[in-house]
Amino acid sequence: MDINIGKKAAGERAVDFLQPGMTVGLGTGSTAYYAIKRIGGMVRDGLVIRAVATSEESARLAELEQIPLVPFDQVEVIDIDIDGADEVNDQLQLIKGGGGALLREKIIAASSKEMIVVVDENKLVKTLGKFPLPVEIIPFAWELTFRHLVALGANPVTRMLGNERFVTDNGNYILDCSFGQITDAVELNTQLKEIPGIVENGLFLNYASAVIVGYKDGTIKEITRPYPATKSF
Ligand SMILES: O=C(CO)[C@H](O)[C@H](O)COP(=O)(O)O
Repeated sequence: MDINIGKKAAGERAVDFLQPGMTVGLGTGSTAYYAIKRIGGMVRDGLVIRAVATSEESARLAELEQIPLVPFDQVEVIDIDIDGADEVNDQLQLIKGGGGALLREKIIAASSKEMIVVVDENKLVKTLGKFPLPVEIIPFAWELTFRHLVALGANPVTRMLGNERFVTDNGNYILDCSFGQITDAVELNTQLKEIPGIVENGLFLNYASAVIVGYKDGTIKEITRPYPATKSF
């Protein structure tokens, strides 16, 4: 893999927030990769943590790195979730799902006390929406769900992997949806939630506690949320 200095700087910095004994959410993608690699090194040097993974890919990497993965029935709360994003605006609203892991990522973020988002500078935007919004849909009657999204102005495109439809870790499909500039992400999220067949969408509106931005010269900037993310605990 080519080294992306900004992604590496951000991913590795997030790991400084870990404490012994924590349960850690391992994100998915090329920035979370650097966090997982560094956690692996620290675990092999004696750091005691346990982890949950947001994708099969990250679970495989964690196993290679000898990071202990814990079954979900043994998890009460996740202390810190470290994950990437495809877009971040100045309210710390995110688009995620470029890697197709948005459902598991959102489930884990929703049960984490802190979600630290790691990105390079290219992910910062004024308004969400340049990156097509990934929407995970169930295969049953997917054509009908597709039509609902067309009616919503989503211009959906079925994600492909070569000649095959991309299938998520959950056995679902992804539609990449171009709404243009998303000026009211809360309203869009509500509209998407009303369409049966959509399992989840890539808008993460009230999840990030902090965003660590890595720059190509290796420096970082940390942006913290001015008000706490709404969590049920
Ligand atoms: O949401 C994701 C996967 O579903 C990723 O976190 C997102 O696509 C960012 O990936 P990368 O760090 O490779 O740019």
